[in-house]
Amino acid sequence: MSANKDKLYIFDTTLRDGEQSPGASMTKDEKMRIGKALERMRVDVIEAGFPAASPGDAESVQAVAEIVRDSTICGLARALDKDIDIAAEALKPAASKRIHTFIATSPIHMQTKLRMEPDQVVEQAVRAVKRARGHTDDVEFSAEDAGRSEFDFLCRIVEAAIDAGANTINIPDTVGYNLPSQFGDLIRRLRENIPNSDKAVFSVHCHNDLGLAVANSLAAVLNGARQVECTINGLGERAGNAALEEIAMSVRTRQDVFPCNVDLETTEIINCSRLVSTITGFVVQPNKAVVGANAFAHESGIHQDGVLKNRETYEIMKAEDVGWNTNRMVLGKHSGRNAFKARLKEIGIDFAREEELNSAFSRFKDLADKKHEIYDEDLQALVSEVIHDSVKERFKLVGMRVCSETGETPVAQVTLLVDGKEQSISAEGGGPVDATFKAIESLVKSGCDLQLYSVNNITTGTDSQGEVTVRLDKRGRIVNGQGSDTDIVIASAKAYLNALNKALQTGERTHPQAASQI
Ligand SMILES: CC(=O)SCCNC(=O)CCNC(=O)[C@H](O)C(C)(C)COP(=O)(O)OP(=O)(O)OC[C@H]1O[C@@H](n2cnc3c(N)ncnc32)[C@H](O)[C@@H]1OP(=O)(O)O
Ligand SMILES: CC(C)C(=O)C(=O)O
Ligand SMILES: [Mg+2]
Repeated sequence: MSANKDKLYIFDTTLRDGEQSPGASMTKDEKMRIGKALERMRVDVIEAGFPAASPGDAESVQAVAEIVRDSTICGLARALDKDIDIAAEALKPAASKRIHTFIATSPIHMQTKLRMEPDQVVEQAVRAVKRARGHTDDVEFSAEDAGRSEFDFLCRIVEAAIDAGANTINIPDTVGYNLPSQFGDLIRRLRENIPNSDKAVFSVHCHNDLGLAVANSLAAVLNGARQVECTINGLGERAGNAALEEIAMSVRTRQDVFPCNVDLETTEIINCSRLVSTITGFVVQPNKAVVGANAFAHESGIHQDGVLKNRETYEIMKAEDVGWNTNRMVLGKHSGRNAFKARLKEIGIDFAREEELNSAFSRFKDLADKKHEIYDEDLQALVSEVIHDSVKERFKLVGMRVCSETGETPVAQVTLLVDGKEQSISAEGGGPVDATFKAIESLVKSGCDLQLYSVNNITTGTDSQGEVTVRLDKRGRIVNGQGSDTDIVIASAKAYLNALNKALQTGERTHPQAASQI
């Protein structure tokens, strides 16, 4: 971090607020694994739980406090002596511990939830902070629902909490109600109006009910907040909290704007994200910033061409900086020739002749119309086809129609170009592939014996290509043919014809009867 920049403290609450997300509760072991991952990322503070919530939660906080040595471990507590004492007990093994106590300050929360007068709320906050200071020097006070609290009352309670010994003041937008300019202003005005504001670090804790958690947090940072409370993948109560990875990478990437920086090992972000997603079962959406599978993937030809020439044309961060192996060029129907050629080169395929590349590229586009993503294995199959095509093709598939119905004998109608002339025929068979081969054979009359037929999925998924291998024996001469297609019956026909084209190469003659028919 540059010497003239402030430090922005990262307070991760995945194990506490994140766990409050319905369906995301974690076992002690899981919390310990996430705690260690956060420590590896060098998160400043890990809020490990709410020890008074249950004996199990207290045990988890204690376990995390025992094994994490390099981050401060924090426990949440209501502004109640018993919650604070339970939190202090759970935090005992921590190398560095913080008690985080809170009470709501908005009119609606005070009147209808706490059923307390504002004076009583201030008194209870002060008592709680003092109680917490009896256990540790590191005390955080949160004014719950600060985003909907009256400004003057907020100033009053924060000033009192700082006087009582709180060294971090957290301003939560508990219900995600604020807008960025408004929330940034709130932080600036609090810091300007509270006489002892310089005695505490101002923190923010934003929820994502309107999708503004990160924007509000960053606006607060631009207005003097120096701690952000956030969670991995934005996990948290209702629509979640501000996503740690988005906060960290925004600040890192826009150092031209932020007067502070995070001190994180950002290359651990992906590991943490995957771990939290696996443990909670909350899948990360592919288009999620920073950690989504598509965050560093390019499919469209113009973007791929730009990135190949200069990565920064379409990337503002490096995939490697957040823990991806690399950025990703996805070959699909929007890809262009440059990306196609570059990928082939990477997998060791370099066409000597421009026509071969053109032929492979047009096959690639045809395939991409049928299949979402083209993998390296698809490219290999496609290239084999181009190479097979350089074998003189006497027999070429023009079209086919196969009818396969329960209780009926399958029928295949095949149209071939045989030595340049179009021929069609139908045949029945034991199955659609058998019917297809019989139809082809009754046109070509090769006299070959089918020795082997095998189908492989080139990639996974029901839209993946099937690659078929056919082995034919032409009077002792063995030839193999391959064909691939998203339709395995078509792939089978292609493979059979490819083998026939090899078996009946120049010098070879078709059966005299067949020749007369052709
Ligand atoms: C915005 C946030 O994320 S806040 C944190 C939310 N996290 C949790 O709630 C953790 C899980 N919670 C629990 O396990 C339980 O709610 C407990 C153990 C904390 C409390 O359980 P109970 O004692 O059964 O109380 P219950 O949950 O029904 O009601 C909460 C009580 O705490 C009071 N309370 C709420 N916040 C505070 C606070 N910050 N300080 C003091 N009292 C508070 C409420 O007014 C209510 O009091 P009442 O019983 O006199 O009406
Ligand atoms: C306990 C506080 C910090 C909280 O989670 C909130 O207000 O959202
Ligand atoms: Mg919260």
